[in-house]
Amino acid sequence: MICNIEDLRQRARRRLPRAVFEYVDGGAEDEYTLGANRSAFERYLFRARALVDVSTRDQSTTVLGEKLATPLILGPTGLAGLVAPWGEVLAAKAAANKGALFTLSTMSICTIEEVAAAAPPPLWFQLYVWKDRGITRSLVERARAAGYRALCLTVDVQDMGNREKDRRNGFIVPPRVTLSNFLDVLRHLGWVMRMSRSPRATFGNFIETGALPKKDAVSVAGFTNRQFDPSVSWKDIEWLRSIWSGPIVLKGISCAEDARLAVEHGVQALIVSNHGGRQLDFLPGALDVLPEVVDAVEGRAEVILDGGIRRGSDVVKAIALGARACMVGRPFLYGLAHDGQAGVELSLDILSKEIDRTLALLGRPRLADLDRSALRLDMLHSQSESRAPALRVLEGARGLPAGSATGT
Ligand SMILES: Cc1cc2nc3c(=O)[nH]c(=O)nc-3n(C[C@H](O)[C@H](O)[C@H](O)COP(=O)(O)O)c2cc1C
Ligand SMILES: CCCCC(=O)C(=O)O
Repeated sequence: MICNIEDLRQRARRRLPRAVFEYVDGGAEDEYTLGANRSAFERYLFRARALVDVSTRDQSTTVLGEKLATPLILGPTGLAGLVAPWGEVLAAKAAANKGALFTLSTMSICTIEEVAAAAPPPLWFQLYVWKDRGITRSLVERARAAGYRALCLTVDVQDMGNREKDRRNGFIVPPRVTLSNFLDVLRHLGWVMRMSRSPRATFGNFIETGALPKKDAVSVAGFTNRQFDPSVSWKDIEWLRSIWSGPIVLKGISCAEDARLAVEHGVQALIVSNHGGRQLDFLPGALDVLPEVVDAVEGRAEVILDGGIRRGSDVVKAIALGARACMVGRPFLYGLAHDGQAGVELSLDILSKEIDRTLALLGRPRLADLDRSALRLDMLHSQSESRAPALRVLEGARGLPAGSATGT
């Protein structure tokens, strides 16, 4: 039975070849930050009010003026089209059906145009700046022509994170059958059959540019480190402004100084994020950085929380701490692996139902009713005592180390 996002994760684990699952599920180095993204939510407890009329609940909101039925944004995820054929198109359609927002990664399998043709607006386009600024400019122009509403510049991939699982698995694009993954591929013939319906198994946006290697498969880190520009700095925001007239969103802010600089550079929204624990390990959990950023921004830009959302109550906590909405990555990819578009819709339904129930039980029927008084800030749990009892029991029963029940 699928009750929650962790159930979807277990389905994804079974359905995907090991290398694809670990690419999605894993993090950088010791995966401290991956775990901290989860444990940060366990540190915050609620402060509920009783006898409030909660018969009408409303979790709708706006993000950069776009009306959303639920405060959820599907984050940009490179290679989502390896999780299911046409993965990005399916996820974008699911988001539209559920009144959430979809962000297309520069590094997607489906192209900017394919996604825009299949899914109604609003869509955001996530940009990685390539050393070849001609390619970068053409991505931005294509996104504008296709009607994407905002440009989401990711600022935390100066060098690809050290994901040791990908290295051990020999994860390459396009994927290949080798001696070492042969048995695993055999066990996942369903995925192989499904992927035969995929339009391609490489980065769709670069087919015409000549940037993709002609014959060889590439490791994600090898390819991106050759192409992404590590010299990108604040002055490039001005350059982006000159080629993009819509809103600019910065993804990957993790301290007050950068939040202030972002506002000074006229950025309309910023995303507090550590890239889902896939980049710099030993950054704190995203939620733990949120109050500092919200306070620094002082309402001059919208703040979005990204990383570790696995429950609707997580979303409610982030909004109580000042986030406008939350971005999710792995939760919808697990759904995509489980059952394509229907699986993504299921992941969104699970989260929005949990948000709705949490709002009722908290005695705060609308998102606008949430503020820091919805949380027990006087009872912040320390990291060591933060494991929820149910998770400790689960781990104990399975003889697993602490953290494993949440994949941390
Ligand atoms: C498989 C995968 C691919 C990702 N690719 C990108 C990407 O291309 N661009 C980007 O800005 N972030 C990327 N991210 C990070 C997500 O946008 C998001 O920050 C992260 O998944 C949030 O954490 P969560 O998975 O716990 O929700 C990726 C994440 C995953 C899991
Ligand atoms: C596939 C290119 C890199 C995507 C990315 O940013 C990530 O895997 O986190």
